Amino acid sequence: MHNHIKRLVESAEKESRLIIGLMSGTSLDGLDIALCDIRGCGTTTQVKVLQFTTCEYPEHVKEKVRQVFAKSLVDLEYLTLLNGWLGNYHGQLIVDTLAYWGIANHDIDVIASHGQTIYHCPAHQHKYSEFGNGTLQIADADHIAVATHITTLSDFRQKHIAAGGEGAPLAHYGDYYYFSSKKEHRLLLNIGGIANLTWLPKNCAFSDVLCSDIGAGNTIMDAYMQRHFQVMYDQNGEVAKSGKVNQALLDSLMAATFIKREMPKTTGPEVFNLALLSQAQTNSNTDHLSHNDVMATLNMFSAKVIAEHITLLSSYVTQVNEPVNVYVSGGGYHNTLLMEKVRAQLSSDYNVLSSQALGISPDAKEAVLFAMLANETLVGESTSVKGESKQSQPITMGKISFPD
Ligand SMILES: Nc1ncnc2c1ncn2[C@@H]1O[C@H](COP(=O)(O)OP(=O)(O)OP(=O)(O)O)[C@@H](O)[C@H]1O
Ligand SMILES: CC(=O)N[C@H]1[C@@H]2OC[C@@H](O2)[C@@H](O)[C@@H]1O[C@H](C)C(=O)O
Repeated sequence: MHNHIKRLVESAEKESRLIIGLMSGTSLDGLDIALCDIRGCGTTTQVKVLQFTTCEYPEHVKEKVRQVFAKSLVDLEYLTLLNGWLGNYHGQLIVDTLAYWGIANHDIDVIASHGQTIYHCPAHQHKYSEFGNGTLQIADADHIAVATHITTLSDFRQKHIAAGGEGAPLAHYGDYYYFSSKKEHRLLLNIGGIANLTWLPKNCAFSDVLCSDIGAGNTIMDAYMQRHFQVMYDQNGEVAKSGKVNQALLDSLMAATFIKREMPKTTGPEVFNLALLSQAQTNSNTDHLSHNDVMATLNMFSAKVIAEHITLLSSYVTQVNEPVNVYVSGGGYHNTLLMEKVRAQLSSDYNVLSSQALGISPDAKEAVLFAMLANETLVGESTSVKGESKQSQPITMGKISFPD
């Protein structure tokens, strides 16, 4: 048996494993690195987040990714080069971070790398009728494995598509394993560039879980702030607070086809972007608005989409006049205005809290989810991931890259 396989088997047989989860999301803010100690698998999973950091991308890295991000036409030579370059760059960030934490790379069992999504195109979002769902994450994992000398699992979304899913969201696996409860109805809301939610009714089976993207979280607000205010995002919603919501523009944004689409569904910045805003402004004759009023309206748009989708779940589920705890993660949790508006639009049945209340910080949650997916691939019973409505066969996700 090859030594790398032997080492993987040893990792799988241990009582607990050290797994580094990596996430670099649609906001292009940086690489999230979560060092997790994981025990068990499936619904017996126990996770301790030992360390977490976000390595912010310097401007030149953001710029490199922006060259190809969510663009249907790109320079293929550039993309080919960026794939390996970014993998090596992520690898170097991990090496530096482990050194800073004082942890040796041979103590880590595996890295779980999400990669950088650069294009996401579920069938409903592209024009090629001969093709189905597609998604592309770069930052090649062989480069990460070689740079860190740590076996790396990556590219989790392709198996989901190959087995009939849309490649996203994948949150329902980890959310179900780790966050489902016998005592309370839970709703996990992640507000990243794109917002998604996972419904975990009390005492649920995997087949009861509903997980779906719902539309823009921060992505249009961020793009607008970058273009008109030269900053990455609207800190605490301050710019939006100083503006006034324009109802005509809000109605026009709410008319976006994806918003009305039934859950589960998935999307990305390929749809929720400044072009969508510009079209909505033209449709509603609101091109003259001040930047602050546009931001106020975009903030309200995200809040309304979130609140409407949460409320819509009541019609999917029978017992929802019982209280539901909504646990929020993602950078949008820090946008105080957005959170105020979400709370204001929900009935008193919903109690809005941070995911920290369940032991995982809002910033770390997605990286931890990928660590849990890698753990499943190592030690899970494949049946633990079956039951998704559109996908009856059990699957294991992620490809394995060895360090040499
Ligand atoms: N203090 C803050 N005030 C307002 N917004 C904030 C604050 N901190 C973070 N954000 C928002 O959170 C975003 C980053 O969120 P996050 O890292 O969860 O997104 P992501 O993981 O890149 O996206 P996705 O989950 O869609 O892949 C920032 O771009 C910004 O819009
Ligand atoms: C294609 C892709 O990278 N999608 C991300 C993105 O960020 C949020 C939302 O859009 C979600 O669908 C997904 O990430 C989370 C981690 C998921 O798969 O559950």
